[in-house]
Amino acid sequence: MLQKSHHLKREANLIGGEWVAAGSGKTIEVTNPANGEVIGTIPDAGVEETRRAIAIAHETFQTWRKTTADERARLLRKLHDAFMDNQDALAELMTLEQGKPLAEARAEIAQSAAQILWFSEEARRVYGDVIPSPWGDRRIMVTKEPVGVVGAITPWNFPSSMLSRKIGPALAAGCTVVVKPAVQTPYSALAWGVLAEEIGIPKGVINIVTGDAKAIGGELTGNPLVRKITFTGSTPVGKLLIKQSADTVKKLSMELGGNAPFLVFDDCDLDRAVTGAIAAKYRNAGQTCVCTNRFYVQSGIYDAFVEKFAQESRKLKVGSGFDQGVQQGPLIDDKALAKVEELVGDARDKGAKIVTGGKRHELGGTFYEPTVIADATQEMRFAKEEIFGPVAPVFRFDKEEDAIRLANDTEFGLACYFYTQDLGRAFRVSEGLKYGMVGINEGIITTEVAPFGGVKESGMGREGSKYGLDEYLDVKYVCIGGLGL
Ligand SMILES: NC(=O)c1ccc[n+]([C@@H]2O[C@H](COP(=O)([O-])OP(=O)(O)OC[C@H]3O[C@@H](n4cnc5c(N)ncnc54)[C@H](O)[C@@H]3O)[C@@H](O)[C@H]2O)c1
Ligand SMILES: O=C[C@H](O)CS(=O)(=O)O
Repeated sequence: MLQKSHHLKREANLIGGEWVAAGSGKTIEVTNPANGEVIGTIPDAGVEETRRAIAIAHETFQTWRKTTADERARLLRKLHDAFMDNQDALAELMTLEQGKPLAEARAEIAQSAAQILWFSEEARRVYGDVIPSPWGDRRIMVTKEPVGVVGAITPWNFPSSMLSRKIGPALAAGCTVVVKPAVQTPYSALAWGVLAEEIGIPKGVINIVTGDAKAIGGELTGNPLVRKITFTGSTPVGKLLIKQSADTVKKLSMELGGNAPFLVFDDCDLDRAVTGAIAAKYRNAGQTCVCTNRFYVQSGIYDAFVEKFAQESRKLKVGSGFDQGVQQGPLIDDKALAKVEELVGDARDKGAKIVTGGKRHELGGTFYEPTVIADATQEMRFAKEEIFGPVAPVFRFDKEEDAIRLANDTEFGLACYFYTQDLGRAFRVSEGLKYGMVGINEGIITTEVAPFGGVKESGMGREGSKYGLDEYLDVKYVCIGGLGL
């Protein structure tokens, strides 16, 4: 099964540089979503292992924080190189546990490496200030210092790149980390520990604990030695972690749920809009936080868009992520499949027209046909609920202001997209949309150089870019007197 990645696969937790089992000896099975086969086990760890990891991370922080920015930058650069040297092996491990096509897994490893490279550079640019003092006998300085031990909790849909946006800035800032990956996709995260060891990142800087999410999360959010929680996942869990972190007033970064609108105006380049729609809808089988959840198409181009979008959707090759040319893999599990079927059934019951797809794929398991649904209305559940699957509801609108109002009619505000060739409309609509990220005539906008994050109930803080590092730094004001000036 594993041709290239066996040396990267660890069925243990990494605590203080030691690969260990759960104290109870309990394990959790990990399965391949493409066929349900068990591909291995991981420790079913809990409070005790997490507490030990936090204590070691705190102890390690006392020395790691004193390394120079240059030393940390060089280690991150070596980690970047290790990721790229092992790109195929890491991608194989990811496709095995997550199901995405190998090409998408390779792209995710490249994006993970790009994040690490970015923060290897940002590490050396943590500038402070010297501020003109209002007192003649005193001087004023501002410095930035690492927050300390970071608790990082990540989702299954991008098991490596979501981690890179946390470990990259955390290590660049001089923090240490305790990671809890999703139990569905632990091996991509544990491979970080293997590579960190290989390139010489000191023991205790990166610690990885797998198992009981509530127990591990409860310790990470409740333990006063943890000074920051960075979470990527659903909004309900994010809200819970925010509440649990309140008692010890932790610094928080929350990358939460989305409900992305995709607006198509009459004046758009139709071919470009359909290409963008395919990319923004079906990546990772629609299981991304920035996937389009709602297509709003202006009346004048509605029929042409639906016809071409459905035609292109039918061409997508569905299958195992390891099969040559596959463009859409399985959904992560039966629960995800059931949710998609519920939302499609609800729409059908409320009068929607299934233009293509609308049912399980003939491959069986958790494979689902790429689906385009016309005549969607705001009364249908997927107008408000994150689909997280390869289903594209297409709503109709007439006026520009209606499109903006409908697009904003959600508690989420992560990513949005629209297609127009009118420059004035581009500015009016971009400024009218309440979202953290906007794609204009583009369906894929993620990059390490730009701030990734949302507003409203899609989260707080930003990852990547020059903004991402501040999330791991505390600002310190120093007033110096007694200088005899
Ligand atoms: N904003 C972003 O950048 C981004 C990126 C990827 C996914 N997401 C969102 O994540 C969701 C899908 O991912 P998911 O199903 O893994 O989300 P999830 O919230 O169920 O799980 C995310 C992580 O939280 C852990 N977790 C669950 N309950 C917990 C608890 N009580 N305490 C501590 N940890 C807990 C899980 O084990 C997992 O590691 C979607 O809503 C998607 O939009 C957002
Ligand atoms: O699922 C959310 C990811 O952040 C998607 S992306 O790869 O960053 O665009």
